[in-house]
Amino acid sequence: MSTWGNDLKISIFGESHGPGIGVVIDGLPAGLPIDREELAAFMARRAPGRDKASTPRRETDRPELLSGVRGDVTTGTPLAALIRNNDTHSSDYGELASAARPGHADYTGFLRYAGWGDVRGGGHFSGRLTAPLVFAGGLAKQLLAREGVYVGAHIARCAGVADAPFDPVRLDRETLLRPGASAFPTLDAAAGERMREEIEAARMSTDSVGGVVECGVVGFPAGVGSPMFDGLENRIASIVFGIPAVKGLEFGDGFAAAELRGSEHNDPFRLADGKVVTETNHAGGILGGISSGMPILLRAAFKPTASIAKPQRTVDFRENAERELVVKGRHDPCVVVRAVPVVEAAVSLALADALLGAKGYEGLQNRK
Ligand SMILES: Cc1cc2nc3c(=O)[nH]c(=O)nc-3n(C[C@H](O)[C@H](O)[C@H](O)COP(=O)(O)O)c2cc1C
Ligand SMILES: C=C(O[C@@H]1CC(C(=O)O)=C[C@@H](OP(=O)(O)O)[C@H]1O)C(=O)O
Repeated sequence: MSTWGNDLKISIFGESHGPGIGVVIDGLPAGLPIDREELAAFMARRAPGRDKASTPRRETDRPELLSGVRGDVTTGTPLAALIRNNDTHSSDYGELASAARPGHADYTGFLRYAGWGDVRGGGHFSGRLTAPLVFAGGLAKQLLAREGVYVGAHIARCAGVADAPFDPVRLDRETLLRPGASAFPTLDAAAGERMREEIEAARMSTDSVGGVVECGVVGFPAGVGSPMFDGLENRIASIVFGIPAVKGLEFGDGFAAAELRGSEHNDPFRLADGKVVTETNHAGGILGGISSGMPILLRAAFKPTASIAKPQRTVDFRENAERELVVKGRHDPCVVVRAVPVVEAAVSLALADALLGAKGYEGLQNRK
């Protein structure tokens, strides 16, 4: 389903080639000032058509706020935002009506919606639906910043090139937010340049590449979350896996933790100015589904873009016949560049949701 959240709920609607897409957000506190300029700048980081490493489809991605705000302040009642689609080339998808693009959701979407779905541009499965997600996440980001919580991300890996990682213990707000201020969000500009070259090489050979987005959070209070099925990891995972093309997610050391001994992986506790901290942060700031007060760190793996212009074998699922397919449309040779603010948005929503529902010691103390 396209509805998510406990204390902060979002419901995303629309199709990539329909009249518009949007989101209804319920549970925002009343009286939250909205910085529209900051929100527009955040949405521009994701918008298509701004860079050679992304799809040339050009959309303004300007949200029309239909409810839930008076001036620039939230009313606390449901906030609805509509983003119109302007630059659709639906003829690109004419012959795709029943020839499944390998790697995309055409075939499974056909089965799920009994052939009634709008397949143009991927319909409701399109990466375009991350525009309203980023709008909602931008509001969550502003809510978190008022509580001293900051969320930032960068491209950790792309096409075999690695960026410098976030420091899991000494991560500060400036380092966290720096990649987001550049058109190609890496910590190491030289690594970013090499990634760009690899993306361009893939594009020139009618192919695509994937990569990994690392996301960090500083200032999140200790003691927020729950055990078992409603932990911070669960909540973050449920929304991050809602981002199209995400195939993997790890927290802290993640899969690498499996190769370590307990003595290497445990994070020793100590006191710093009377506050409980850990010397290392292999846990990625979460223990038992509950925040430890250390930076929260996670990495999301994105697959290479499915829609490539090479001839591919497929099946026409209405005709039940094998055929060859050359995919048209204006596609991202690598979705990871535009997915960086999307991951920040998803994580911000998960943490705002958890903070609004916080019941525990520090979590409750920190609530205004
Ligand atoms: C920001 C963003 C942009 C995307 N752009 C494209 C694209 O141009 N072409 C494409 O085939 N897939 C693109 N995708 C991925 C598809 O939407 C996704 O692979 C598809 O819906 C199937 O879903 P799944 O990969 O999660 O199984 C994009 C994803 C994101 C997050
Ligand atoms: C429009 C956006 O991205 C689109 C995501 C997408 C897909 O299959 O996910 C396919 C492309 O759609 P089209 O073929 O209509 O150009 C991208 O342009 C956007 O992110 O705003």
